[in-house]
Amino acid sequence: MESSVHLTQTAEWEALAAHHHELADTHLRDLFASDPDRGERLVVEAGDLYLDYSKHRLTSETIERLTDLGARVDLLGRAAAMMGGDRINTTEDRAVLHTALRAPRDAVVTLDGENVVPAVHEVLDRMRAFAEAVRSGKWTGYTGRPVRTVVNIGIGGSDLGPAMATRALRSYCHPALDVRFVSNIDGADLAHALADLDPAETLFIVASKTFTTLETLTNAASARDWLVAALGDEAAVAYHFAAVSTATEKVEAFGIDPANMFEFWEWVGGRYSLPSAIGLPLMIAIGPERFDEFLAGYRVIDEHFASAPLTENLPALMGLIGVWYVNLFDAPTHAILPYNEELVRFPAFLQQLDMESNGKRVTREGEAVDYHTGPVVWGEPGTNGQHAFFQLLHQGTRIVPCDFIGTCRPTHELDVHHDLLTANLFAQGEALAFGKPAPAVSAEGVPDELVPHRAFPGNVPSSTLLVPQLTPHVLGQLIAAYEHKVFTQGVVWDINSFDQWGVELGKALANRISPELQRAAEPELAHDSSTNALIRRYRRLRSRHA
Ligand SMILES: O=P(O)(O)OC[C@H]1O[C@H](O)[C@H](O)[C@@H](O)[C@@H]1O
Repeated sequence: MESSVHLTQTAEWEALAAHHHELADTHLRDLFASDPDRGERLVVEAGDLYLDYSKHRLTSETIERLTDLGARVDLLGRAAAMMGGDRINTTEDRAVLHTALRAPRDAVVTLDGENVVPAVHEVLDRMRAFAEAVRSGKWTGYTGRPVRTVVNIGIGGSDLGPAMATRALRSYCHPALDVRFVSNIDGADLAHALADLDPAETLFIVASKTFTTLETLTNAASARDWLVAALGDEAAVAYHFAAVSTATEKVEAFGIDPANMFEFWEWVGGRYSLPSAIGLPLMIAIGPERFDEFLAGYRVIDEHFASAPLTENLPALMGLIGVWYVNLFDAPTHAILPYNEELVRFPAFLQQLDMESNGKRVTREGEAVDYHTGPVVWGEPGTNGQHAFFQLLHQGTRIVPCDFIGTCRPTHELDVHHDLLTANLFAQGEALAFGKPAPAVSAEGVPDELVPHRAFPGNVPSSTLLVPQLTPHVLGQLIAAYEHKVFTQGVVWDINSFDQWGVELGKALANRISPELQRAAEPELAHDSSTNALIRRYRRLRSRHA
């Protein structure tokens, strides 16, 4: 789309808005009644992913309108530009090549005249050797003992991906290796993680793209102090610290042996960095072969997204259907509901992926948008969410589109549990869509005055993503599907999904306030009265002896 053309002024947008006007009040009950086979037709498959989008408030015509819009903004052309190394992150003048991280060894992805794939595989090979050495016990610490615990120190994209995936794949993890994640600058995080550890058997991975992040450097420095104090020698650091970063000099300056540094590149966004060296703790946990399967899973969906027509393109449809709700139904949030306890961190991972990418208010050209962009993403695994916030989904006043994620085979032996879990997943999608109208409630003998309280309006839209089993290969596919969904929405909204300037202001202000908290003197009255009063109160009460 030419930048001078405003999204909401395109003919495709107007057609979509007119179509919404006609369809907005139609109930899913009626959509199913008039189109009984839609549950078999409004589905799309890609690799192992099966997406049922029939429980959305749409028809085949909606899909046509949405994919027309996708064509108008040249979605697949823009995907090709991203995967081909164009500098689509214009505000940082960077290419966006996370898809090259899972490209096969013989692929060619050119950036500034150079093929980046050999460097990707060189790092992967080094990671494999390192992971094998740690897993087999060949890698020994300063006192000659093998590693029993790996502690990843990182935050944001350098934490959420590996932490989510290591948790998701815990049934594939090395039984004798504990892999932990420390992210928060709150000392409680590090202190608790180290409390039961023996420094002689602990390996730290300091993960930071920039190697400037306050939280990570503070945690890494405290971890180093802890180690050196226990082992009595600075030289021990080289045996117990590895780093993952794009900033070689800063890693060396910290004292980590460059031989234990695993590189990635500025063209990998933090929230897209899990398949890079940022995945090292995951590779150590599940082993290099499983990690290869994980990368191969991403690749299946990358290839699908790049080539499938929009009407059969699973991530594109996820993104376009999301646009339908954000912009036409004014839905402010989007719920991620995995019916799989192993995916407990998946909503948090998707929060960064989606909200840091698409929480933007100006177009690529810097003009204010006159439409909503990224929704608030939130969620919890089922069935726990059912007993907490589903009340609002069923009977609240807001429309919350939901993604149900289900697995057909469990990664444990308790099959009975799994059938009950899945029954709940299917039941929730059904209940949300169809509800229970007042006459049906009355017919059950419910007293009249209780009928409004006990009726379910239904018409709450949901996707069901059903996969065979939560394997490394399937997890890679799931993540790639969401990455490309987020990309799709960013293209439609004409925003830069790959910068994150919105996180900078708070960091700068924290740097200013931090020395003020330690000074005994009154805070300079440089802040507003609220911040000044909070600083004063904190300083008065922070003393342990107060
Ligand atoms: O990997 P790092 O450079 O330490 O960055 C860690 C995180 O912090 C930043 O503030 C960004 O908002 C995130 O996108 C990033 O993932």
